[in-house]
Amino acid sequence: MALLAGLRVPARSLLRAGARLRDAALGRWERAAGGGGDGARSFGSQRVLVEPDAATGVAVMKLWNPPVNSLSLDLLTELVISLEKLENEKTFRGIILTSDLPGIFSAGLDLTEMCGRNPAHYAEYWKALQELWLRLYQTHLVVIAAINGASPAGGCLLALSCDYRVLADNPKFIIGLNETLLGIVAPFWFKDTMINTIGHRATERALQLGLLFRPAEALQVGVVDQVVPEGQVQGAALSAMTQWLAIPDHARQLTKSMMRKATADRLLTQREADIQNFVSFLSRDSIQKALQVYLEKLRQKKG
Ligand SMILES: CC/C=C\CCC/C=C/C(=O)SCCNC(=O)CCNC(=O)[C@H](O)C(C)(C)COP(=O)(O)OP(=O)(O)OC[C@H]1O[C@@H](n2cnc3c(N)ncnc32)[C@H](O)[C@@H]1OP(=O)(O)O
Repeated sequence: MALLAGLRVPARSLLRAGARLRDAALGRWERAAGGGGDGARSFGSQRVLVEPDAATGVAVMKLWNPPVNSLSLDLLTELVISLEKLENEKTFRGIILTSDLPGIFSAGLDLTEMCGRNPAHYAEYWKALQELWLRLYQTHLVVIAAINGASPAGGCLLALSCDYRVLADNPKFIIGLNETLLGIVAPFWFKDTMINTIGHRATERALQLGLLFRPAEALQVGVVDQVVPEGQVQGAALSAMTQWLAIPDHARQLTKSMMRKATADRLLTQREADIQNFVSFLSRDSIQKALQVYLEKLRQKKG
């Protein structure tokens, strides 16, 4: 089983992880004290900070689930709630989805939710992931991913579910559906989301090999739409948003629905079977063992 070791920065240490947490916590505190946007109040939950700008109708949604923004059950739930809240506000037409953690967009599904738990927990977790994807993929709002860090597996799915992707140019910021590297299989709706973005052949290659693309490759294959220098990601995402918001809402929204409905319906019509499939897959001893080994390797690489 391969680990992502070849793509990592050398000599990462506990100190760096500590610094990341401290900086992230400090930044969060400062924003909470200062408010956001053009005077509109920031809102959010413990793991999702939303900075709405009523003047532009755009809200910046920031993930904050240290250490790596893994998609825990709590984060999934809070994301759905924040998204729903913005959808219900007539003022808002667009969201910039980004991370509040330096160097990480999202590490994907939370492996601790998938290891050593009971079947009822796996079912609840998978349902929450389905819920987030169905909402994000079909939202009438324009969603632009400002990808400011590594984005493997479920992190890549999150980005692929947006309307447009801007990635910061840093070789450590890998993106892709790497499930096969963990000995697991990307579900059909992950695969469909990628096919809809980069086409069948490129997806087949990416999925079978568990490819994690660096920025230039990600741009070339079409996993992202734009690569910009680090520090310019949010600005570039906002510029792109201007173009998307220049289109009349009804025409753009109906077009989005026309393009995405069949893919979403495919999951909707077999949601329960998809949950059962996930639960029985995860309940296999061999899969549990593979995930445990992978998690252990992740934990040990610091030593
Ligand atoms: C029928 C269908 C069946 C199944 C379908 C399932 C589909 C699955 C989709 C997924 O998303 S699975 C998750 C895949 N994710 C990964 O492979 C990413 C793993 N993580 C990394 O590669 C790196 O952590 C990183 C994101 C590149 C960040 O590297 P960095 O060096 O900055 O951090 P570090 O590796 O030291 O990790 C810090 C800390 O976080 C823990 N960690 C990392 N990723 C996860 C995760 N996905 N879930 C839970 N925990 C994670 C890691 O173990 C460290 O923990 P520690 O501090 O306790 O040691």
